[in-house]
Amino acid sequence: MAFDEAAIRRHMLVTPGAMAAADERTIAGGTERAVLIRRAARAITRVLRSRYAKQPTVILCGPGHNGADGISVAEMLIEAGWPVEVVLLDENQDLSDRLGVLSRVRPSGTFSPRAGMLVIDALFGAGLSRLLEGEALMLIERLELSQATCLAIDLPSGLDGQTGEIRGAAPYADATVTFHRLKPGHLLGHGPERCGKVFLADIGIEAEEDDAGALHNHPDLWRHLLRPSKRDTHKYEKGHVTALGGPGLKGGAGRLAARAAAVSGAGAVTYLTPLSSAEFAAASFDAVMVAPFHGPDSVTDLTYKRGGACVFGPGMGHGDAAKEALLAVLETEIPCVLDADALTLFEKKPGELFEKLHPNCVLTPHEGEFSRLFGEMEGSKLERACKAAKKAGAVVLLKGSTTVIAGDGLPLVNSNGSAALATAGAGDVLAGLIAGFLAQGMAAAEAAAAGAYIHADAASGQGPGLEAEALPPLIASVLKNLVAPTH
Ligand SMILES: NC(=O)C1=CN([C@@H]2O[C@H](COP(=O)(O)OP(=O)(O)OC[C@H]3O[C@@H](n4cnc5c(N)ncnc54)[C@H](OP(=O)(O)O)[C@@H]3O)[C@@H](O)[C@H]2O)[C@@H](O)CC1
Ligand SMILES: [K+]
Repeated sequence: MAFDEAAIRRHMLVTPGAMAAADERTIAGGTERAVLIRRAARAITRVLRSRYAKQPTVILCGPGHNGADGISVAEMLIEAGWPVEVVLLDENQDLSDRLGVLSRVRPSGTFSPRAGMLVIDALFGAGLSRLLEGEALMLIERLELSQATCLAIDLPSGLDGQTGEIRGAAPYADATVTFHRLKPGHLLGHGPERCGKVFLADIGIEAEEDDAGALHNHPDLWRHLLRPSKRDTHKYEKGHVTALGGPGLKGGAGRLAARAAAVSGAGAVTYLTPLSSAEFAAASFDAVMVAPFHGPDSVTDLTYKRGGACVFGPGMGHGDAAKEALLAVLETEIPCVLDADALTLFEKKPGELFEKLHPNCVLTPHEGEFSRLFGEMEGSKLERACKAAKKAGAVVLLKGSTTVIAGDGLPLVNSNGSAALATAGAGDVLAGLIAGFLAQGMAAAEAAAAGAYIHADAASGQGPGLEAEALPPLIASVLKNLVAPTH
């Protein structure tokens, strides 16, 4: 079982280069470019008129088709009686057949954005090819620093559509209207903070699977893998999770992971902990079973008997016994999640870990753990996660407000995270949840994708007071809705 094919087409992220190719393919297929530009302009105008009152509006138009969208929007707004002014980056642009727009052109030096003014940013979109400089930089810097309301066409100019990096400057748009599919840059790096609310418009571009540079993580992709079990199933048929916890005072993290595994839909969870902490652990769990950890055999005997999946790392500590147990379990190729201490254990000798990893492993580092394990890497978060997955031979889930999941197939970008998740223990819950999905038979990338989305969805709508302990019941109710028969 894998991601749903139809959902892949709907939720793919298309790089600017692939988008330009898709535009050309559509034009070669018989749709005139002018028609696409008019459809784009209509979509922008629709968003604009539903979102903003009639007000002084300046349209910044660049030399390419992004600028052509802007000019087309200017015509539509002028016809609707809006007080529109146009600033052209290429002042030699021929507007002799568009006299209405020509009469509104103002010199770029007069561009003085301020509160109460609407600015439509149509300087550059998919065709941004270098750092902004000169007049373009001057216009965008003025806009970036102003209180004007900005509506960006396709991308805020200066934001790299592939990486989400800023090439010189970029405005803080209130909203961005993009076409056909989101671009990675809307979700990565500075994208979320610069794009504002993103509207996606269908302008009649045909989707081809090869256009996908990545997937935007969404339940449509993996909801079918969460189907409830048959009625007469039993707990071990629903999957067993082995969670290795740490000694004494560090036990909380492992217990959070075990609890999350228990609400994932897995039938049973065993929490292994050194004998000295076992009684305390047993007193803090009801449904989760507790067993003593006394070295690699205590884990491998259990996984041999129960199968399922393991979660290593949260609160596990850096002891030799835990490390040996981890390496022994990796040998058996049972699906595993490695988080926290299970990653930092190998920061001095990552090769020792990479040698033992296999495609059923999910590594869940945050940025700090990532760079300690993989070293400093160049590139966007998406590119770095992909390189790391290749190096490790496993699925890498690189956490953050935007999370990236990379493995063998198309990488995924998860964008429903919120500040509420920046709290101690939230990562432990995620690791346990993913282990729970692995134990139920999901492949590593699918389990990581479902885990990242459901974990973030559980926290959405929660405020700064969210404690990680509160997440498991919230996860249970997200899951209940996702598997409800109405879907
Ligand atoms: N393709 C289509 O049919 C459709 C496209 N659509 C729309 O068009 C957009 C893509 O259009 P596009 O490919 O023309 O690219 P665009 O973003 O306008 O920029 C290219 C121009 O900018 C220039 N330039 C680049 N960087 C620069 C810099 N830093 N500083 C200064 N100049 C710079 C670059 O110059 P060059 O690199 O060639 O020297 C070139 O002149 C897309 O985002 C969507 O809005 C839709 O209407 C649907 C139909
Ligand atoms: K733009």
